[in-house]
Amino acid sequence: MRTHDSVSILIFNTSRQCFVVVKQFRPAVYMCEIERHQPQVFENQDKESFPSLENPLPAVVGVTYELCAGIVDKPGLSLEEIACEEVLEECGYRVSIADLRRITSYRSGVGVTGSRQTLFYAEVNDQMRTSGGGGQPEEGELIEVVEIPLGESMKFAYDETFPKTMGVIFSFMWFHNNIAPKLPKK
Ligand SMILES: Nc1nc(=O)c2ncn([C@@H]3O[C@H](COP(=O)(O)OP(=O)(O)O[C@H]4O[C@H](CO)[C@@H](O)[C@H](O)[C@H]4O)[C@@H](O)[C@H]3O)c2[nH]1
Ligand SMILES: [Mg+2]
Repeated sequence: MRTHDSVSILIFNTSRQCFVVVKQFRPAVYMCEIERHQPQVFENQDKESFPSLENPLPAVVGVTYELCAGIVDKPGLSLEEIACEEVLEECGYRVSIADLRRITSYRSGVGVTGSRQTLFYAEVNDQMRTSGGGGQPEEGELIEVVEIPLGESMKFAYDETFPKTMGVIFSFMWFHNNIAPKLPKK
């Protein structure tokens, strides 16, 4: 399978001392939950047809906590430019390239896609917020912006009842190792 590379951004709001992440419905996650709870749906299915769901699970089982992120699908735009666009579209904060710090990159999937994700860090404050974010509904996006207080963030990271991406867990740990020790004491 060939897919686009992507960027993701760890956003920390200094005014509110919280991380800004997104919640999104992911069809693939939803279908994994269907298979876990209703394995019969996938049995004896004609591979050409989509399994019909007689007792659909609530949509919330397909919603995950994620970093703000976007695919790299605009030739001519740098990773940094795409990252700034995603922060504005999805979370409503206006950041410039100078506000971004590159953390690292990694393979976002090695079994199926092999694509690479580059992770950035952006500090924001309430003055930089220009809208509520939410993504682009006309492109089928339905994004909820969520704030995770710094003091609760490591508990959140390891709490398996909040489904999330590895990027969230890794970047929160990176923050605690690299940024938190230098924060002004409040
Ligand atoms: N968001 C996120 N957080 C992580 O922690 C995280 N960790 C890994 N990933 C992977 O990064 C890739 C890109 O992320 P997005 O799906 O958020 O990309 P977008 O460009 O924002 O949106 C696209 O998908 C939308 C539907 O959701 C459409 O409507 C758009 O047209 C379309 O461009 C995906 O492969 C995802 O697996 C994360 N992605
Ligand atoms: Mg996105």
